[in-house]
Amino acid sequence: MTQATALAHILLTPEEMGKADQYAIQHGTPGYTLMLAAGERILEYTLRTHPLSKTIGVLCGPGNNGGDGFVVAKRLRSLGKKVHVGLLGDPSKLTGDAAKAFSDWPGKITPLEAFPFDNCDLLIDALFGAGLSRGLEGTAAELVGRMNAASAPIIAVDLPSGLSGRTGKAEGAVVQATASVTFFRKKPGHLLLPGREFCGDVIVGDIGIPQTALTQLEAQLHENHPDLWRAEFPSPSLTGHKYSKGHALILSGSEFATGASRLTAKAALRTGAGLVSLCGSADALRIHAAHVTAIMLRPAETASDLKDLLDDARLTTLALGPGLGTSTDADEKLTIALRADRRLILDADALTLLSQREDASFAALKALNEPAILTPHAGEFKRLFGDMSETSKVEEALEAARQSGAIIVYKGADTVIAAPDGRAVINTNAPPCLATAGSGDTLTGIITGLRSQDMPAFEAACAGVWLHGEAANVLGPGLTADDLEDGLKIVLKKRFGGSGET
Ligand SMILES: NC(=O)C1=CN([C@@H]2O[C@H](COP(=O)(O)OP(=O)(O)OC[C@H]3O[C@@H](n4cnc5c(N)ncnc54)[C@H](OP(=O)(O)O)[C@@H]3O)[C@@H](O)[C@H]2O)[C@@H](O)CC1
Ligand SMILES: Nc1ncnc2c1ncn2[C@@H]1O[C@H](COP(=O)(O)OP(=O)(O)O)[C@@H](O)[C@H]1O
Ligand SMILES: [K+]
Repeated sequence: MTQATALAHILLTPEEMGKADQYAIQHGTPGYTLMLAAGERILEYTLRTHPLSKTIGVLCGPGNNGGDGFVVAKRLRSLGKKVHVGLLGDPSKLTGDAAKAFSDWPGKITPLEAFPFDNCDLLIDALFGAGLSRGLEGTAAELVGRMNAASAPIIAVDLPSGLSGRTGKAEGAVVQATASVTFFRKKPGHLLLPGREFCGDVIVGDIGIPQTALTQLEAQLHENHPDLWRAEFPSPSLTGHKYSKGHALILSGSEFATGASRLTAKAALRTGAGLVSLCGSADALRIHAAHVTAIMLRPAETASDLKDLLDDARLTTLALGPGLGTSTDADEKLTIALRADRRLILDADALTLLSQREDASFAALKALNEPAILTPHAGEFKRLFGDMSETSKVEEALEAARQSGAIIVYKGADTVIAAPDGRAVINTNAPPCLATAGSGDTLTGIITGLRSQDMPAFEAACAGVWLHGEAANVLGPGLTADDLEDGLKIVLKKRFGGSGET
């Protein structure tokens, strides 16, 4: 993930953003110049989206976020808008660039008690941004409540006030924005839930911070995008054959639980695995036989049968969990899978089984030649790694990756993919219609298909999650997990079919 294009998708925590600001200042751009540029970006967005707004309320806070508010207020007034400015806090306590922006504001300050929310056709929230240090309460919370209750749309400066840019969480009141204009790069809080729901549209404005600030920061968190992994995405070669695209083995559930593993197998084949085999009891395979054609069936009643099957070194990639069950037999098969040292993708029941082991088999996972991929949803994550919800979902996933030595795909509407070496990605393209039975089984299959074609584990996980979201987007509401395979076909052809559309 070293391509220059990946730089566009970097996410910065507020702390890293502070360092980027400082970098720009040290390299010759005064802080006030950055603030003027920030104000200008908000102005541009405001005029573009609300050109007819005549009366605009700007609520400024005690720090530099408030400073941005004074700057945009002055510019709006110079364009003939009626602008009311409110200030939370004591003007005499403003310092630095915020104090300068305040003194440059040519109008008066409207007392908050008398602020004419009902007369404003647009509000600008410049109360708190990167410097939020605790949940909003008291006067600040009350003010946020009044802003949210007003009918005017709200444009948030940098972040909706009250929202943590690092975690996407709010410990107290938070502004419900129509849009958020942030600077240089998005912050994790714009994408993680519940933050994403408070931000509205997120616009990133250039305020003159040089790109070299990013190299200095060594930021390792990105928003998921094909630019991050396109170079590693499998591309068919003219001389290729099915064995060069890998043979994936999917463990089936029992006779009455075959559907999940079938979804996984079909998605793996559709994503380009050269061969896919389902393995399990004869009873289960008879059910599969009534549904699949291109997928092969390999009997393995017991763990020992599975071990024998895995003597075939061409079975490079192994997925287990969907529909597997949590019986002793399933647990024994998991043990064999961990010892077989294949490219492993563990989901669903395999994760539950891991969590029931004393050490969750992290030592076995760490001993693998190539990192396994674990795809827990929130419940499975907690069972495996305990409750770490004090931090952000990104920090939780990174800690889990470090503990297990595996790539973690922490699922949800804001799926986070994390690697033990500190890389992490937040996925944002998944529509709510993906919350349907079996869609996770399909995701496991997509990742399995990519792994079997030699895509490195972290990149395969990121690509798989993105393809999953995109497949759902082309289908839209009403999709079931069975349909995702069709969506996948469309996305693969359109985005990776050589037409250069990606
Ligand atoms: N740096 C730059 O060059 C540039 C920065 N830019 C802009 O600056 C913003 C960051 O500015 P910032 O660092 O001053 O923080 P900001 O969000 O205004 O809040 C800090 C103030 O709020 C207070 N406070 C915090 N939490 C509170 C709470 N719960 N309840 C009550 N008070 C609370 C806190 O007080 P304290 O925590 O010390 O008690 C302090 O007084 C950034 O988002 C962007 O918009 C752009 O202009 C581009 C150039
Ligand atoms: N509200 C949502 N918006 C977008 N994606 C979602 C949402 N809810 C779930 N998903 C995605 O759908 C999939 C569900 O997986 P999982 O919970 O394992 O379900 P199942 O076990 O039924 O397959 C995951 O990839 C998850 O990220
Ligand atoms: K704000």
